[in-house]
Amino acid sequence: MPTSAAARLRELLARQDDIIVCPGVYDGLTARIALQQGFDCLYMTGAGTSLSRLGLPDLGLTTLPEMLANASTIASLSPSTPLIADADTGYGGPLMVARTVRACMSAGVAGLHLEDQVLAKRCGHLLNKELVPRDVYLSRIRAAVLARQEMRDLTGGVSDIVIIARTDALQGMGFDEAMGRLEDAVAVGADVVFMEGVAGKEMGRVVCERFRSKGVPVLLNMVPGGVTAEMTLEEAREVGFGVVVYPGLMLSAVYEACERVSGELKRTGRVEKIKGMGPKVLFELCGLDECLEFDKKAGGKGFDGGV
Ligand SMILES: C[C@](O)(C(=O)O)[C@H](CC(=O)O)C(=O)O
Repeated sequence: MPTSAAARLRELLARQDDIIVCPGVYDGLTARIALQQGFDCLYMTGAGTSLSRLGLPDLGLTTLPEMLANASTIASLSPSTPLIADADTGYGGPLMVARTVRACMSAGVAGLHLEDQVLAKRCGHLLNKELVPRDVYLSRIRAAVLARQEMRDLTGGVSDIVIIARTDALQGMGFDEAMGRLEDAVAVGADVVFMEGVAGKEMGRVVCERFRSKGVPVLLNMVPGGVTAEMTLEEAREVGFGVVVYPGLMLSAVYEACERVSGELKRTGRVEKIKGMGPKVLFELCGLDECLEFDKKAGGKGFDGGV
């Protein structure tokens, strides 16, 4: 039987000696660019979704329909490549979290993370985050686990998703509360833990040792310029992290490049050619040849003369 993306993600997570590297993507084009590079797994950033789809900051403004549309577009491009999606707070109470999980599973998302901020959340690297009580957080994780079980039962085990418990408690409540929340989340069925803003390698080591001994992989959120201590991939692997996501990777590159070329056009009235690129290069990156082949196979004649 072909492996689903979630099953593939579980396989990757089971490799104790390796780390899964996930570039943060936020739309079809950035996903295609990462896929072309041959990454094993992609990460859909919520901040990037908010910035690119809404043009607004990561302040709890994106809702399920927007996040889901983005995740399902990205997941559809390479169904065998796992996509981990940011699912923020799950967007409501237990019923809403369950709806989020079912929708992500149906869209082919391989893993998602749920956090313990209030619904009016903010990026984990901003100050003064407000958190829900631990029991409310656990009801979110429990709802996710129950919804997954329902979907597994309905599909004879075909449908699956990796549930990643994120806590933002470190910043305002301290390390022990953050650890307690993650331990409880695992006790109710979370598969992977994610402590936002790990302050350094030593802290990372304590988290990884505690969870890896229970067979639970730990995710590292690498946000240069944010509150997480910067670590190279080698260091993250050595500390014991099982997954590392780079949410801002494409965003910063795109911002830098777009600011440069638009500034150049505004100032000088012209733009140096970038890589001598015409539109066809981008269409090819995004499956032009496959589209033409498919159309022909189906009996279409529209592209017989070429494009
Ligand atoms: C991981 C994250 O939730 C995201 O939206 O990608 C953000 C990252 C960011 O804002 O760069 C977060 O850490 O809260």
